[in-house]
Amino acid sequence: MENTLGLEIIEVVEQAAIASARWMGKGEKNTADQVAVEAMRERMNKIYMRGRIVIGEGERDEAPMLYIGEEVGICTRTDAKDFCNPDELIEIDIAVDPCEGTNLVAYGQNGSMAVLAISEKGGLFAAPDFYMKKLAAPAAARGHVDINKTPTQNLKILSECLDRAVEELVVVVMDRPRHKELIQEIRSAGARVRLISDGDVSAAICCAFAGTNIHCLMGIGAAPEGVISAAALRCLGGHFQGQLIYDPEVVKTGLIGESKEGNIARLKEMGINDPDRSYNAEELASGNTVLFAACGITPGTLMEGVRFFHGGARTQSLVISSQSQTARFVDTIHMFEPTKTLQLR
Ligand SMILES: O=C(COP(=O)(O)O)[C@@H](O)[C@H](O)[C@H](O)[C@H](O)COP(=O)(O)O
Ligand SMILES: [Mn+2]
Ligand SMILES: [Mn+2]
Repeated sequence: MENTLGLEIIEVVEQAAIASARWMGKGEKNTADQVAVEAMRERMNKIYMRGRIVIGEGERDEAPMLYIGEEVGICTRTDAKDFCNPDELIEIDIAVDPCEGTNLVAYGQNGSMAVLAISEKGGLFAAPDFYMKKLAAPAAARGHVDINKTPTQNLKILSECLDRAVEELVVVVMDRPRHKELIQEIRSAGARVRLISDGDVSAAICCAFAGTNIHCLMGIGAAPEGVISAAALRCLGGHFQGQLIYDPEVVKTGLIGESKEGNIARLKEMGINDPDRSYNAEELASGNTVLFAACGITPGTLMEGVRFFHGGARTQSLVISSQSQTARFVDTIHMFEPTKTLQLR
């Protein structure tokens, strides 16, 4: 999968990031999102694959493009037999967030990216459009920290695993009213909190890399983003756990169905009978092969953002593979037209 799709998926996230970056700082989050979706879809449909979106821009009725269940790739076309032998290709499941951090792009803030994860059919948890309580931490803490323990307990475990004082730990938390007590507890335990307005996928992945000065992600964000984060953390050997949050009273912001009871019923219909179950990275991204790709839209801790120059642009992406056990940072110059100069850095 990596050999045939590795370079293709880099181009998919690069194209989405470039399209969205043109709307950076324009205050129009929907446009920044829409153009990323269109670019991602267009590039995906040039790949010789049989792809299916399992995490996308919502249900077909609400989202005209990259909706859950949408088939992508040349080999899903009705005339596919003219181009390839679809029977020879394995079916691929794809989780996408073409513009992760639409507000960040619209307001010219750091940390947005175009992102996707792929696996063979059934290899990614088809998370409902719910919220998710998340815990991400470095590989050294994998299986030691636990989402069912208190933040205080987890910080103590993390400090032992990383051989550093709790005071030397930095925990990323989304700046939301629902996290008031969580933030208080982390601070009381002695750790430091980095509040982010958006973009918890990037924060989760940062936990796996020493040098980011981010050691843990705690709190509630969106469930689809949780699966994408889990795919990356699984490939990196880091710790990730997620627990679906279905109670609007807990979430406090955002849309999450009408009622707790209604949401539990919806989960049952989807075959999720234990709504309180916590999932680890290997359960959320369970496929034999998992590939993850992200490209910075605005600058971030992991990647540079898109930089335009006369006739071109430069992008930085991160591709992570469970197959080759690699995390590749890919730096690309895109030449849209004959350029006067090519910028080395
Ligand atoms: O910040 C985020 C926004 O994602 P997007 O809509 O693709 O730009 C995500 O990283 C968060 O995980 C999540 O979507 C957010 O926590 C849910 O929104 P909110 O109700 O404001 O907390
Ligand atoms: Mn997102
Ligand atoms: Mn998005």
